[in-house]
Amino acid sequence: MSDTEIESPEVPNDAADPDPQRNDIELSVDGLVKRFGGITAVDGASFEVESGAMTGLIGPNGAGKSTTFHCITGIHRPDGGTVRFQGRDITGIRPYECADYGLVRTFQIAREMANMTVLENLMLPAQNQSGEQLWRSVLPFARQEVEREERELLERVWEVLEFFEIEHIAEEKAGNLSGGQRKLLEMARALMIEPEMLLLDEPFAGVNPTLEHKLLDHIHELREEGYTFLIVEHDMDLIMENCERVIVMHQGSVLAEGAPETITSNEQVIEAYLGGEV
Ligand SMILES: Nc1ncnc2c1ncn2[C@@H]1O[C@H](COP(=O)(O)OP(=O)(O)OP(=O)(O)O)[C@@H](O)[C@H]1O
Repeated sequence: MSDTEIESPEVPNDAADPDPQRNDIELSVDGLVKRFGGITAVDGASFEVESGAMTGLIGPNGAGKSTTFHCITGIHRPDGGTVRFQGRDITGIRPYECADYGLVRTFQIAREMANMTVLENLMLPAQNQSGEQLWRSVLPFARQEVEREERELLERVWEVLEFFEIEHIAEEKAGNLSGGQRKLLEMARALMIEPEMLLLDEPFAGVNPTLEHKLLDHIHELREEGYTFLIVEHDMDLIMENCERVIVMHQGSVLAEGAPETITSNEQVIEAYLGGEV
């Protein structure tokens, strides 16, 4: 992880899990339910993501993968079940609170950000820094603090740019980037808040093979540094080759969970995929 220590976040539900076995579990989803009118998109999904591992979340179209992602990261409020991150109950968290916990998901570069440079896009996640407060820019002692924070922020931006080898496009407008470069920027933006776990929703969609390899190398490198990954991806081969564990969703719940080799030979999984739904 980066040199900067991540501060322990303030948490609304601070009941630390008393079960020591859970220390190895970064994320735990239990009986998750999400309905949209008459549609039950997630129907009692339960799974665990181990700390420091790369876990793939796969399943046929409409299986409930994205909705599960949205429930974990607060985009949707679940109708039932619990989500625990590092032993803390984070069910119903608001999207803007995720970063405080060290949990981050990648977002597509929004249209309004396409006109901003790569550098500006990377500065955004730290927008709520104290430099935003007027009094701090007026009082002399506070101004020094603001300057120090700005310097640290820029250092972090360049660290992230260098890590992803995208320094050369720092001044490029995000809207002019190729599909693969955008994906690199999305991940770089997520790293700006120095998370402990990254949730990636189809990180390789529309990425050419060369950049796909590059992205994968970066993900593996980060994983070796201790980051935890949960990846939703349609490319089953890619997940099977790169993830230690795979969770298969089908019709809103978890059909199978385990090492890639056990998943590929699981008859229920084969049936779900061959059922004409993919
Ligand atoms: N906002 C919504 N309103 C109504 N129905 C929704 C909404 N979001 C998802 N659904 C429905 O919930 C079900 C699960 O959708 P979801 O997008 O989570 O599946 P998915 O596994 O991510 O699918 P895909 O692989 O095609 O992206 C689908 O039937 C979908 O149509």
